[in-house]
Amino acid sequence: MIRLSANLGFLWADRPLPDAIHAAKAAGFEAVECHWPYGEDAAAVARALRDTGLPMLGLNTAKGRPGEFGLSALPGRKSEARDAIEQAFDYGAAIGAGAVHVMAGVPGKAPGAMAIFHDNLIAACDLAARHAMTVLIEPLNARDVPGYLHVTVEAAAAIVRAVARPELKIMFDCYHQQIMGGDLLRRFEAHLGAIGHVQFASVPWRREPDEGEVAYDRLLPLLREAGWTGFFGAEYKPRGETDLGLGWIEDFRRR
Ligand SMILES: O=C(O)C(=O)[C@@H](O)CO
Ligand SMILES: [Mg+2]
Repeated sequence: MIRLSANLGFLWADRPLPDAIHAAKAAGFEAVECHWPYGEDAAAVARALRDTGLPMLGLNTAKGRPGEFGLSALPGRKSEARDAIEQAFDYGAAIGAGAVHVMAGVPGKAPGAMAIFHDNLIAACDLAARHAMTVLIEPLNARDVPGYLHVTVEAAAAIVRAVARPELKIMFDCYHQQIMGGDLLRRFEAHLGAIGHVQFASVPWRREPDEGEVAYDRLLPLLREAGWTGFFGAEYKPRGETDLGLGWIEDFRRR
């Protein structure tokens, strides 16, 4: 059985987060995840999670200034990066989230960016160990986010190996990795042990998974057969009202 998580950064994004959590429950999702919930009252979010029984899988560290996509690999921004990491763990712990996605940012060719990211990831892993949470890093495709520190699952895996902490895992977003070379099943299998979460959306439009060049109704069962036992995060930008585009769920559940 495919277990689905609703990414509330995109789905029902026009509603306050507690309302979006209830909408996800009503639509049949079994978990939720979010992007940047910091403007929302954590107690209200925690209450909605309790009332629905849905786990909150994760949240992102702050993006920084417009266009930055994170702070943790940027030279000269250490205190902001550490504040963002602490903010994410504080908020995540308050709502019982499972993971923090530490966003690297777009250092381009800045010297030392990888070493800076490494140090910030160690700090994040220390917090994760204290809160029994996971740290995720997510390779983002180079077309949408030019200059992002790591754009392929192979590059993210090299970072995971170098940091060598059990708290650190990869967010394998099929949308980004299809754009960065495809061959999704084989690349997923090669890195399964280092993967901490999976997301999906149509390619190239990043909309509902019932369109585009990837047959997710077949791919997700194959990822499960390959050994993935976790949730699949629906992280797409709905074509219109979120509720009107959910027909794909029934088809996927039959698989
Ligand atoms: O863009 C994605 O993909 C994400 O998962 C975001 O959380 C980070 O940009
Ligand atoms: Mg993603």
